[in-house]
Amino acid sequence: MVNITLPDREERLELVGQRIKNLGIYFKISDDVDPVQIAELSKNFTEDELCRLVREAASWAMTRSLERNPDGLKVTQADFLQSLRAIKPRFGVQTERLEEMMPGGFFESVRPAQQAETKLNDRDFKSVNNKVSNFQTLIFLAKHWGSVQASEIRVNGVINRRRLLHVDLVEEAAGSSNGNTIARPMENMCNANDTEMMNILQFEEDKYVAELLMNSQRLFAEHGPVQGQGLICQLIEGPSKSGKSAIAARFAQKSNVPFVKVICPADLLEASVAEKCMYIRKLLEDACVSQDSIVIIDDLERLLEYVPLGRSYSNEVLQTLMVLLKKQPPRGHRLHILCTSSRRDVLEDLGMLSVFTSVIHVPNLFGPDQILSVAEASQRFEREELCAIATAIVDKPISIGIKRLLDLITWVNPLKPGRRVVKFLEKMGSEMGWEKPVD
Ligand SMILES: Nc1ncnc2c1ncn2[C@@H]1O[C@H](COP(=O)(O)OP(=O)(O)OP(=O)(O)O)[C@@H](O)[C@H]1O
Repeated sequence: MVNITLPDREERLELVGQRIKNLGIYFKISDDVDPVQIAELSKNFTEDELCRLVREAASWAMTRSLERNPDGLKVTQADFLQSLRAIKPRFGVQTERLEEMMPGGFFESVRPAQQAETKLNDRDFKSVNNKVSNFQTLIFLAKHWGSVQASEIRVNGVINRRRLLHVDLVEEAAGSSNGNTIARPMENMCNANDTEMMNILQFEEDKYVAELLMNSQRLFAEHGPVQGQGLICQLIEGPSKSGKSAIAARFAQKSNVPFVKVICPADLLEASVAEKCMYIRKLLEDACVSQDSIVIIDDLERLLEYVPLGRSYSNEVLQTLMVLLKKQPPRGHRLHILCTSSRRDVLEDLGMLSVFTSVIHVPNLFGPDQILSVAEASQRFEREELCAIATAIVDKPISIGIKRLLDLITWVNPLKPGRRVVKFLEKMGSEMGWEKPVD
């Protein structure tokens, strides 16, 4: 076990204050230097790192002064903030690594939040027109009505002032388009009920991240040896490319926990089994030094070196994980381990499921509304293109991982606007097994 204790806020304040005082012998210290803020922002810095922080602030000041003002060598708060950004504390957050786990960014409104889901009810729509069963698609079309072709879909109705949106959706007979009759009700709908529509559409947080954030407090309260402390170990599982790693990374970003590290099989490609086990052990020991830690173990089955052909795996890594994922951190500390995997069945066969406090399932995106949210959030399509996609996929069976969908969007992006939608729908069609490409 590593024998390191991290200075608490008071100790950091004293240490930084003392070092700034010493620095004052050689440098002018600006009045805006605020040791309290520095101590606040340097959570989980070791003593050595705090000393380095002060030294680096001085060197930032020197660089700045030499460049702009050779006379006034003054260390300012901005220099300290700059060096806080530059130093990567050993027991800190792997900020860049978390960003790398979300190369496509993070779209909060892809999956409806729990609260929004309970508010919404598409029963009424199904009864009005069972061809279109998707509530969000209707709202999307309503929002972008201006660019929907009159000959494709006619939405005719009003949102009532209570929560439900009442829309009659009819397909217009070919060649009988009548701009006025269609446009008026839609104008009413958009203008009169804009706020309400926005209320319905406002998904503040991704459903899974919100659930993780909410549950983490509760789980620590229920499962820790002392209330609010101890270990929780969660599995985020789901089909390949459904967005599991991004959800874990986003949760870690939002949790404000000062220690966040990621164990990823790609970092251990060259390592022997013994080195791998040592690495996992050391990282989890480091996590126990911090009072509050998150460790993400990405692609668990790959870390276990699982090979479907012959169903082989590394027993040493499995045994190491089985022991370490159950090991409580020291008294007063909290450790949250998040594992991601697309092979829950394998973990079950290996008897690993029992180590998890809870399991969170991340499914594929299904339904046109989720496809449209991603397509819209990706900012790769024009408004008209989005409407064309909306009308084309409205009654198609859909199930696709968000990562795969973003890959398709990126793939068609360089094409000319006219070709882009056709190609995108073609790709979606072959991916999803639609009978023939959508026109
Ligand atoms: N709301 C969201 N939820 C999940 N992923 C999102 C979201 N918004 C955008 N993304 C992007 O979708 C992609 C999800 O990929 P990610 O690697 O997390 O999938 P995965 O299920 O872990 O894949 P694999 O099965 O290959 O390990 C990332 O590029 C991420 O930036």
